[in-house]
Amino acid sequence: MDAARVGVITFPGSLDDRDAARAVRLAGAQPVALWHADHDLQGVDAVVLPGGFSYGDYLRAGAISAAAPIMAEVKAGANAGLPVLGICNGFQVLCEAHLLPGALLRNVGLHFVCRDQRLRVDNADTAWTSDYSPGQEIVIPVKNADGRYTADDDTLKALESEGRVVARYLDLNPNGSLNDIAGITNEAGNVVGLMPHPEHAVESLTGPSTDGLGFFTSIIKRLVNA
Ligand SMILES: NC(=O)CC[C@H](N)C(=O)O
Repeated sequence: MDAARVGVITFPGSLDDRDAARAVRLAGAQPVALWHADHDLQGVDAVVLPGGFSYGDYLRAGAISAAAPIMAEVKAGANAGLPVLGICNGFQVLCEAHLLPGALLRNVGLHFVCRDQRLRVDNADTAWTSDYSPGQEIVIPVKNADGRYTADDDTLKALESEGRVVARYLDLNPNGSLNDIAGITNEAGNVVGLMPHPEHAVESLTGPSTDGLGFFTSIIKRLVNA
């Protein structure tokens, strides 16, 4: 089979699109550059919304990007089962686009927090986490100002009872996220939002570990076996 094609969307102000594309390539797939103003996904097999400060984080982080032309295609695709991963600012966009529930608020300390973070992968059944084992502990960087996951009580209960918390912060919670939530998935398990950055932990030369590569190898195995 030809290499899986994974789209990486660049919005004005995206920061980590090149690292995401590099992670896709290292994992064995072909990255496809997509632009926020595009009206089609070029037939990609999966989509990554990268980190950064899309549209300068104006209004709220991710709010303007959620209305970008390409997001109409991402929404239609996600609702039809297309695997979508939102990393940090991408997670913020997915919440603003209502592809994931809840919201990401300003960190409790009101500071931008940048450090290597220990996480536990609590759900290894999603399209993006199947290469991990349930409960696996990993270390990848976290770097954001608006990372405090919040949701109303009913949503939180549903996320917990349905096992939709994908990853949790271990040690110190960096931002005050409810239930130490670092990442969640939608009901179908094809859309995942993650606040820390797996694409910055794919090579030992430049990252704190290679623990992040699993998000990208997971999706590629899923696509190849589909
Ligand atoms: N690293 C990022 O993607 C930053 C996300 C976001 N703009 C924030 O500061 O919260």
